[in-house]
Amino acid sequence: MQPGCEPLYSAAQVRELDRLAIEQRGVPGYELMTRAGAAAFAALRRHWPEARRVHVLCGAGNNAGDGYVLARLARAEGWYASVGWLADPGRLQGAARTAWEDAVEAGVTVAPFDAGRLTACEVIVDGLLGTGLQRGVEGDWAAAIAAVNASGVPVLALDIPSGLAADTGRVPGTAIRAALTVTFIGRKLGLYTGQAADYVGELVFAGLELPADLAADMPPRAWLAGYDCAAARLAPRSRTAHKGAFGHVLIVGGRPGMGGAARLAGEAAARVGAGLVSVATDPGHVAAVLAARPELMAAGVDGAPDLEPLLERASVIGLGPGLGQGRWSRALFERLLRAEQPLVLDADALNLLAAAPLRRDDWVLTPHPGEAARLLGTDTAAVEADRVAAVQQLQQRYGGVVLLKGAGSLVCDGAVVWIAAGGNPGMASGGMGDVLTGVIAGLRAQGLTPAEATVAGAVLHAAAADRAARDGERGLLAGDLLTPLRALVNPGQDHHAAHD
Ligand SMILES: NC(=O)C1=CN([C@@H]2O[C@H](COP(=O)(O)OP(=O)(O)OC[C@H]3O[C@@H](n4cnc5c(N)ncnc54)[C@H](O)[C@@H]3O)[C@@H](O)[C@H]2O)[C@@H](O)CC1
Ligand SMILES: [K+]
Repeated sequence: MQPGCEPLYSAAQVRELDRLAIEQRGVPGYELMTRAGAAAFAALRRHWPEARRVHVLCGAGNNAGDGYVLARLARAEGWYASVGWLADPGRLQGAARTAWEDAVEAGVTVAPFDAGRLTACEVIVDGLLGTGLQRGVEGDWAAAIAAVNASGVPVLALDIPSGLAADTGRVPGTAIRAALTVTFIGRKLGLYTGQAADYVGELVFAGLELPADLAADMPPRAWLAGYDCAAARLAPRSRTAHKGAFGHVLIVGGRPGMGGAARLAGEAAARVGAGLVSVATDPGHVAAVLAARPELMAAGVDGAPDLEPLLERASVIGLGPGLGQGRWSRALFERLLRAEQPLVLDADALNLLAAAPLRRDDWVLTPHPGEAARLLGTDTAAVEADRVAAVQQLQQRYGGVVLLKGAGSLVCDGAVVWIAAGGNPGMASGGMGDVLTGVIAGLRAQGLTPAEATVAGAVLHAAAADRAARDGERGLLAGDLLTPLRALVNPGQDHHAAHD
């Protein structure tokens, strides 16, 4: 178990959990489906307390079964409940067939899909496709989904928005854009990464009262790391602590004109609690770095030999912010690859690494999808098509801990994959990666392992961005994260932190 983390499963694993519940624990399939429909209906009422008219779209599998149950329960409460189907319910089998028969008997109107009916209800329920998605949605189904998305009526998705791939978060064709998704039995990995954030809306998990040990022998595909997971690594400090106990981060980067990147990384390392922070950068930036942040030490370096005195004092190196790829950059990069200290590599350090691949076990690599593609010798689309596979391949090839950035940032240490919760599109702006490098290096300097520092760093970075975005996502600056970061790395002393 990973403290403070939630397990995430593949579609095949959740199918196996269904099977175990039915065959080993004796919960009949129709009972599970009834619990799923009931949990979704309860979530619907909480989310839309005024609603009394619901239209349920049903497909050909058990996801449709959940939909027929929900329609029946709504009808039993005196709601107007109708079903529009894309697959003839006469062909349904097993529990889903029973669910349809019971819905009809209860007085639910069941008819072929008609886009004209969509706007006659207050909430649309999506029971078209669940974990059984086999290919990109097209044809009549794609047209129906487009009509739903264009209707302006809010959608509750059963288990997963139809068309979203449960293992990757990819949308191979088209998909439902839900306001609320209620997912059953196990959290599907694809709800948290890839394109999921554009489709899932608010996410509610319904365990369907299955025993907690059902998944005991099933290692999850990944772990969702939230703020509690980071906070668990941030123990209160000893009252007698001194700055020597919290490490000395050396940030190396900032070719001419890019000094801000190195400064942001340095400042972030200091803000998360590193004892000392030095910045090695182009000599032209030293005065500006010192003037902006007098707590930082700054050294102008003309070449690799100038790094030697700095390396004698550093305990962790963050390499890459604003580094560039020219002669100066390459000389520093090549010297630091041989450094004894643990490394955090970002930006151009990763591009230089892609040109001359190498493995180290104690480093952290933090590529965005473009850098990841260069490191793997592929293209960005291939990385994004299966982000979990990509982060695992990167780790296998380069060693250490790899963080693949993007909505639903992924971390892999070779054994385990984590997804960092939180974050927002305001983070798509210059300097955000530099801050992340500094955060991870600052946490490493305080004794967190590479995996701990990277998972906690990604979570804290996203949480800080979410706080800063309360004033608006557009126009969010990387420097805006620094103040919230300080609050977030002091969990016991910041009573708001745990509730964000
Ligand atoms: N007893 C159980 O197994 C339970 C299952 N549950 C529900 O069952 C779902 C999984 O059910 P199924 O495995 O039947 O799968 P689905 O309900 O996702 O649908 C599978 C059907 O859709 C068709 N299909 C796949 N891709 C398509 C596409 N692109 N366009 C058109 N048709 C397509 C398949 O041929 C198949 O007929 C879960 O997501 C969940 O909602 C829940 O009711 C909980 C209990
Ligand atoms: K669905």
